[in-house]
Amino acid sequence: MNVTSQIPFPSNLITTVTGYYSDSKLKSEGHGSVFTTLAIVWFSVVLIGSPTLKWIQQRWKAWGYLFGGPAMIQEAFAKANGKPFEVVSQETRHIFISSPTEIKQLLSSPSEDLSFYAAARYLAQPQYTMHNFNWLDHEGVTAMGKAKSEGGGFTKAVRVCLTNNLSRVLPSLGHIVEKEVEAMLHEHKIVDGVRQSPIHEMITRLVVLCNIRAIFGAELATNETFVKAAQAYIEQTILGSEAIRIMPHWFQPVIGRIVPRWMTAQHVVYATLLPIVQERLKERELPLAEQPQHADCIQWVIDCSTSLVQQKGQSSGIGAERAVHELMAIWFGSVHAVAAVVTFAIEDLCLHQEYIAPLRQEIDAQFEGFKRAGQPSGLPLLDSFIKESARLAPNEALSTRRAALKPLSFTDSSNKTWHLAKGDWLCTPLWALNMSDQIYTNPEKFDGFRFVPSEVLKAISESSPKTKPAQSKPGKIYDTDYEWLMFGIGKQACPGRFYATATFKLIIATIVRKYDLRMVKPGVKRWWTMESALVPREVGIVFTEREDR
Ligand code: HEM
Repeated sequence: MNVTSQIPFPSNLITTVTGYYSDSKLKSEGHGSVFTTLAIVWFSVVLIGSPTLKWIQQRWKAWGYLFGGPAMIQEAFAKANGKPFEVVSQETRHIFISSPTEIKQLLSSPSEDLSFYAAARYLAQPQYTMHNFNWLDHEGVTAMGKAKSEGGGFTKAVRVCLTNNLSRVLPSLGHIVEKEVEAMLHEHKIVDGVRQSPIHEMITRLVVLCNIRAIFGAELATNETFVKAAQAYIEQTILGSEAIRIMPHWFQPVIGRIVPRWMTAQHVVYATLLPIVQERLKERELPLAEQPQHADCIQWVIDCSTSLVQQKGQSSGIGAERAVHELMAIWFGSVHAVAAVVTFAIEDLCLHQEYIAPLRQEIDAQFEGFKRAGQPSGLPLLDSFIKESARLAPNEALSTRRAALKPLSFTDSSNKTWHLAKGDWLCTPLWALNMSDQIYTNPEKFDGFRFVPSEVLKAISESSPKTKPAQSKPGKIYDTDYEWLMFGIGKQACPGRFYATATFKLIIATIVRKYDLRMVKPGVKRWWTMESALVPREVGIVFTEREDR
């Protein structure tokens, strides 16, 4: 990593030298330095030959990943013809696999070999950004190699408890969205006589409020100081971890101590959650009948971790600090991907207005029932529309990141052996697979009802822009299989996918039911890329209350 920082050095030097000195003598000295620099570069190229040039090219490409990662992955996927392929970022070597044979090998590798948590830890830098959370590289073992008895119940808290609570919480989330959209629309600026709403900012605020209500409970959802800090904590973590990671490895601990000084939101979130968790832990000492009931992740993280510890025959439950850290990690992963999916889907609704009528028909008939039942599988037309939007514009170009904790060997589908070095990352090329003509008919075309079961499509044939689904196999947005990797696959697949799906639908249906939507500039670019992520650009949308309601 330290060598990459040398790449811009000669050109920086040239700029500094020629730009700084003004009198002719010094200028000629300046030129002397330029010539010396060029001579050194030339000499090293001649002396060491093409390996140096190749190395410079490779490092240049690696830095290109920072703003062009998705395009590099697409290009390499197209050349690889289904075989494993490599894309090097400024930080690590990614090996991409896409065939079921290879993905099965990833799924069957123990976490001591291929670690989801080590990759996630490197990405988020929680020791600096999440109030000194030093999480586990693989279940039961800390990064330092010490055995740990606490923690580990948070996936169950999200996958089982949060999902089971949907029927109770969705009606409240519906009220929050309705009220907040109305309030926000009044605040947005009027430009050329039209009120224009910054859609990503607006959706992010809605997702933050819904998620706080569902994850931390009703009280914190109305605590504006906490709401602001919770959102800022995610944004500061994303920027702070990026600022640390782009530094050379040896410099990361130094910058890791400096950058968090302005990341104050993590301390507000931690300090707010800690006394609540401590109180909940105290309540567990009361007789069962006297213990208050709470339906939020704060409680479920405590309950699920305690039952896990009891199953293992250990006496103590989760500590307050660890519980808060786990809640901060859940919270960190819960907002931005959801906001990106909803933002892109709303934009697609503006761009493909022919879907509005059938979607409204479904929403009018089924939305209230969907909220009461809390079934993420409900509203099948809307499900397909959102899935198609996320297929063409996923929030991430890759999925299933795993860091190799030691050198590993695998065999590809044609029985050839390939290797991972310690520190390499194994991933799947999510976006490239979404665009593959081996999987999708007309993959470039937006087809909002592509994934709808044919019987559902037949029933709405009068208002539908299509009567036959483009895919032979229908599918749900929260599916996990070898071709649809948005939420990962296997035992580490996203436990929040059922909650996330219900929230996408809740926000979009609430908006579409009440407002007509139009994009201010339909041709604008909708995202920029940062490493492997697609980050929504701010796009203006005009909301007009429906007259035909
Ligand atoms: C669009 C929304 C979302 C997307 C695309 C998404 C995607 C993912 C992916 C790809 C993984 C890793 C899977 C793997 O590597 O195999 C993951 C893990 C995870 N996600 Fe999500 N996620 C979303 C929303 C959420 C939400 C709303 C929550 C919480 C409420 C959540 C909580 C988690 C957690 C806790 C993990 C780690 C699982 C573990 O430790 O095994 N996610 N997610």
